[in-house]
Amino acid sequence: MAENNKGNKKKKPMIPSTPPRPTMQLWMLAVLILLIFGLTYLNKSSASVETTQQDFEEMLLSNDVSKLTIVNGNLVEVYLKEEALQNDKYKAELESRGSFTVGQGPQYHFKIISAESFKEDLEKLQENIPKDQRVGYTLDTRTGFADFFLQWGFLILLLFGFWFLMRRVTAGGAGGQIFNIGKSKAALFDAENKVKITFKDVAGLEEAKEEVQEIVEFLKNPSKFTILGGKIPKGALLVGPPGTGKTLLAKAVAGEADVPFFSLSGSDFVEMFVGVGAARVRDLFKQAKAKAPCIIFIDEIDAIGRHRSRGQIQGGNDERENTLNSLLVEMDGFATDSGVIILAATNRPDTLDSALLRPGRFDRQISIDKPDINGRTEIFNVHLKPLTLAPDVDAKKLAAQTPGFAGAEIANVCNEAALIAARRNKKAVDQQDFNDAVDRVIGGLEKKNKIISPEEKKIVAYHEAGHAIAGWFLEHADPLVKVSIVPRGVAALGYAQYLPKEQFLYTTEQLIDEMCMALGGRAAEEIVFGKISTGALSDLERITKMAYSIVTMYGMNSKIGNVSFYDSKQSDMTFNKPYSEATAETIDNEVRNIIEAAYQRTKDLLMAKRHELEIVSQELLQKEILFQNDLERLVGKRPFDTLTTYQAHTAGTDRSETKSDLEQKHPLEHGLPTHKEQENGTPLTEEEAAARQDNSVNSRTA
Ligand SMILES: Nc1ncnc2c1ncn2[C@@H]1O[C@H](COP(=O)(O)OP(=O)(O)OP(=O)(O)O)[C@@H](O)[C@H]1O
Ligand SMILES: [Zn+2]
Repeated sequence: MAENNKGNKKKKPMIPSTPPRPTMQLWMLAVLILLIFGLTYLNKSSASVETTQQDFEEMLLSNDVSKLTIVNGNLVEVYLKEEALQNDKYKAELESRGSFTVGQGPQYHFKIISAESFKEDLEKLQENIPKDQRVGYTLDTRTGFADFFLQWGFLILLLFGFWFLMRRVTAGGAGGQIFNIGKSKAALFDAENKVKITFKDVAGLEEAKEEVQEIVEFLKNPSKFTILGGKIPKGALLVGPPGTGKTLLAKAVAGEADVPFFSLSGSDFVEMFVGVGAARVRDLFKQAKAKAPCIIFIDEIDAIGRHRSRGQIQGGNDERENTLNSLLVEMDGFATDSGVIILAATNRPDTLDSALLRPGRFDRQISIDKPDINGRTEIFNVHLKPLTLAPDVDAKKLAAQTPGFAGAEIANVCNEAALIAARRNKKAVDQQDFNDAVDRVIGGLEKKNKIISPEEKKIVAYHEAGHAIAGWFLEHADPLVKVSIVPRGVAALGYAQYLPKEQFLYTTEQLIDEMCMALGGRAAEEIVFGKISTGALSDLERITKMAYSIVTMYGMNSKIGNVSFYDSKQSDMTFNKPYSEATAETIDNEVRNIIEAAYQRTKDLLMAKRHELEIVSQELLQKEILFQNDLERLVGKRPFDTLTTYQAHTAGTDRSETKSDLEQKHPLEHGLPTHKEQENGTPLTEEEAAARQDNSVNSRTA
């Protein structure tokens, strides 16, 4: 689906400054003109009639010749006197040959072997004529077409070769034009080609719509905002998995505000030639400023926005970095009141260079998630509208049939169903057509390993409910925000989101409670299904780190004592251990003991709350997302609740233990800014915090 989309996006109309590939015709024309010139030149030199040296001598002796030109030392051109031209002897011959009637040009020419010998002959012939009456000659060097070609042809061929090469290299681009290589490839929707999409066409995504509403207001009336000194963001980042409507929402903003919309993909900037990306960025902003107020939409900004390499030996991709730098410069360079708003989309915000996310650039992140069952119903309603439907088709039912589908996939289902119905010669699209369409789309997704089976969904539901219940009944665990089994991204099948307390010191009890909460998923799986799955990978990774920190960093273990092996100057503790083999063994044992004890405690708790676990899991299977108040309704108020307004963090279920999963963090982990650790009141730099987070118990994401 996402792929289909991209295909469509390429077909957008091009900006007028990049006309559709006239280069080929231009070159053909140039060659033709060259040929014509060459031929006329050839023609001109042979416009006179060829004669012999004997005939010439006769002409000379009859006193009919007025002057001579020796061309390139091998050809003599003969000019006759006016009165001689009236002579029938010449007139008839010249006219029959279609040569000049009278006048300027030479009438005859003949070849000679060398200019020197001809000059001698000429002198001899005119020996008896007085010097002032003799026929003179001028010397001339001329290039004929053949010479011309020999001299220049090679160069022309070379040019052609180069041109073809360039076409190859830039093929796939906007016709691969040499001259437009530095021009932006943005598709433009303006006056003649307006964006007609409005918020009506974007189903669900209410929060996101609310967030962009401000941008719409601003674009509609920029001065209203700037007069009051209000600060309008220059850019917003739309973050979410493919096909969830990021492009659609950006277009809707343009449609609502009725402003021009420049659309392009991050990869459009990148070309193998140095400086091209930067030139394209500048060109894009120049065009945008001319059309302000307007929106620039950059899809897949990660293509240019990845972290710049920091003094690495290889230096990374310089061209991409140049492009990114010029984007940063352009974004800094225009004032907020210039009326250009940049929206960008990505599904990997974690890979973006932090410079892009600084204030004054993409300082807003709008997260666009896969829809839950209600969202899917709304999206179905949008895409069912243009179809002729049989009465048995129901958007709600369809939404229930399509867990994990993004908007693009739903659009695809509706389209497929219509095609299937047409093939079956039906008057209306009915439920059976939709069933088959859903199967077909799932088939496509299954190939991409993107769809979960009902059994898996059940496991995920119990796993997440386990996290939720454990957290609910553990005193020191963070309060729950929501728990979801709507898959996010590639790796996470579900997640639970919590409000972490704003605190910098943790007691052992708190750490143990957090570990139990993280183990709630696996414990629930074991209790309910009698077996465990690989879905707890990131949970286990997290608690293992926590347990090691308890023992080796915070001196919280009685066997090891008040010792910390943590070295603030060394982020990787696995090498050069400052302890003996015996201590290493004790550490390993203690870590295992801590985890086992926590696991047993969690299992006991969930066993005691088996009924609550069941209710929450069932509700989760039906509704896919449950919020704090849903849990209150289902299992009663949380015994030790304190109201907190801190930022959320998450615990999730992993799909399986594949390599990519191991490498991939939980989606929310990069979606949300992470809680930073603070020591002695000195704030950590971003890098420090990131490095610390890996080893710290205070890591706030699960
Ligand atoms: N919320 C929605 N409401 C209605 N239609 C939607 C919604 N989300 C997606 N769609 C449908 O899916 C299509 C593709 O969505 P869009 O291109 O905006 O996704 P995207 O998030 O930009 O994906 P990508 O990351 O692949 O670019 C839309 O043209 C629309 O038909
Ligand atoms: Zn989990």
